[in-house]
Amino acid sequence: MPAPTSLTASALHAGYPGEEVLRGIDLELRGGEPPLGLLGASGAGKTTLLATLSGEHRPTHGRVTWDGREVAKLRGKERRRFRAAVRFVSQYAMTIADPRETVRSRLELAAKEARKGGRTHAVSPAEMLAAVGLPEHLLARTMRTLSGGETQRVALATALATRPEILVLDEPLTAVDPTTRTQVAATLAATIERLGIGTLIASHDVDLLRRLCPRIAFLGDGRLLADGTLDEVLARTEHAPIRDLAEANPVAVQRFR
Ligand SMILES: Nc1ncnc2c1ncn2[C@@H]1O[C@H](COP(=O)(O)OP(=O)(O)OP(=O)(O)O)[C@@H](O)[C@H]1O
Repeated sequence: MPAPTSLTASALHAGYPGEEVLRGIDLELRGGEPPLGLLGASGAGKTTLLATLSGEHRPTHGRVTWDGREVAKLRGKERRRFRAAVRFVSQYAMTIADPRETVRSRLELAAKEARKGGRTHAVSPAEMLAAVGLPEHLLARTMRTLSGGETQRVALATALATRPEILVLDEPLTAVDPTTRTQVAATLAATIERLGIGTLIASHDVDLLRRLCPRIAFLGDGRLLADGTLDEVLARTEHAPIRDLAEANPVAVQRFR
């Protein structure tokens, strides 16, 4: 069996004109490993990091590599392979979906594109809906008829349908109510583990990250300030951004102590 794919950030800097957001990030995601959670205050740069890892935003210094190849330099067929293998589900993923399209055609199109990118083991649409806790009959519905939480879960199912090697999720279940979120987190975790997908999940939801991610990295001041279990990370109160988060979430933090 080939070694699991890795996606690596090395001394990564990225930002926007006049604003350096990431200032030296080292991180590795590998297929077959448990999901890594990413915590950080609003504006800390979580989305910027996820977009840069996924090749959607260019680093200013340092690099992102996919199995040793620099992502910013991938072209043509290699770039298509990368885009099929490393899937980014943004907070706004489905705002670009055609509202008249059915859920089935959305999932089938994703799987077809993935096959063009060399992913031959796409998963059936019904199976992927089940993985995000949605019933099969939703396949016949058009995107415009879905609730916010259903839309968000279809975005996740669309990424899973391509059976990626690496999944990069930005606030994946914010539009889903807390009870459903807990159930979906469990099925999602099982699917990610079964398919061996290396996953990075950025969220403000401490509870969700605790459920999904045995390891958490904390982004603050442009760097990864701490990494470990949730408890280990939240104990690093010498870092002001971690102290602020722990103080702002006393119930969530306490529940898991
Ligand atoms: N396209 C852009 N142009 C200029 N600045 C941007 C752009 N996108 C993000 N920023 C800025 O970069 C910083 C980091 O933003 P980012 O969205 O990565 O943070 P975040 O941790 O994901 O925040 P949140 O948790 O609120 O989603 C913020 O100060 C933001 O205003």
